[in-house]
Amino acid sequence: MIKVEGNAKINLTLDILGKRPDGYHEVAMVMQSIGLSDTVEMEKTDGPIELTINVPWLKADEKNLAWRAAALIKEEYKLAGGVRMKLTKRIPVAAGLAGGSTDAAAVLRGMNELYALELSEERLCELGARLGSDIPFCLLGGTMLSTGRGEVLKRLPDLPATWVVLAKPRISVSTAWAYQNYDEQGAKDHPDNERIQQEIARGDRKAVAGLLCNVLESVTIKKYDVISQYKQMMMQQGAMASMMSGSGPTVFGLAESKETADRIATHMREHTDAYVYVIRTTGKVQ
Ligand SMILES: C[C@](O)(CO)[C@H](O)COP(=O)(O)OP(=O)(O)OC[C@H]1O[C@@H](n2ccc(N)nc2=O)[C@H](O)[C@@H]1O
Ligand SMILES: Nc1ncnc2c1ncn2[C@@H]1O[C@H](COP(=O)(O)OP(=O)(O)OP(=O)(O)O)[C@@H](O)[C@H]1O
Repeated sequence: MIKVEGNAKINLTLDILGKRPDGYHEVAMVMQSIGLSDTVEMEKTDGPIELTINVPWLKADEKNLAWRAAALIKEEYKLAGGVRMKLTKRIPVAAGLAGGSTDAAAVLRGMNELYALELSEERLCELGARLGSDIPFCLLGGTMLSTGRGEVLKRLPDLPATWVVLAKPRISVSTAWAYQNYDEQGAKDHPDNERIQQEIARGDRKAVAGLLCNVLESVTIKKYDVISQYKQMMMQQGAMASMMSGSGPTVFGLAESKETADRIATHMREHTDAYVYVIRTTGKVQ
């Protein structure tokens, strides 16, 4: 039996550059791994793929990304055997934190190890990209510039470990819905991805915080004003910056110290019904 962990992500920036012939959007975004993880326990079997999840309402069937990742490897490498997987989810679902992608990435790594396939990171990323745009990033982790439909990655220096408060409102947002609505609405502000890369290279957290920008934020806020309320609350409690991650609805705040992060979290727990987490940014997958 092996145990594989996968970290969630936040977007420090998210820009949309245009629509692609395949219907996806051309993006340019700075992605950051965070220390909030799901765990998959995996065991080789002679039988089919089996999956159990600690979240009863999340279907553990062939549509689940963990299952699909195992099935892809089984099919691609004509494996006779199967795998028994026990998925422990801590990353909230449909939250903008790449939860499903994290699980798929963990299972791809796990299958590679269990079946001694010796697949390179490039190959794993190529397989991962077939299942979802965020999966290659989840395989590699750290701080990266992500372009194409999200699968073209450039490694950036790891952001110095930074305290992050997450507040996930009790709503779910569909990624496809957010992208679709962006087409009608557009965005006033766009991130400066060149400058944020320079500040990341200098390791200047405060300057990085000043450059957070996500073009999907106004789209999701239009439907769910609670996101702008959470942002304001985090800023009032001393966050360096606060923004929505991915297509939302999770709002994160960057804090200069653990004390500030804890203060923001306590305030959010007392004044909202959000799920609140205090974690740190993490480096690349070892
Ligand atoms: C919002 C982000 O999480 C930001 O990191 C990602 O861009 C989304 O990544 P993901 O969840 O892995 O997305 P996928 O599973 O590949 O696509 C879900 C849906 O989002 C839309 N989509 C996604 C990525 C992209 N570059 N353009 C899109 O238009 C498409 O409608 C697609 O059907
Ligand atoms: N292992 C999984 N964990 C969570 N959701 C999954 C999983 N497999 C499939 N799904 C489906 O994917 C949908 C999106 O969930 P997920 O948690 O990946 O969203 P997300 O964090 O917003 O993703 P992203 O940030 O990549 O857009 C869910 O509604 C769920 O039905």
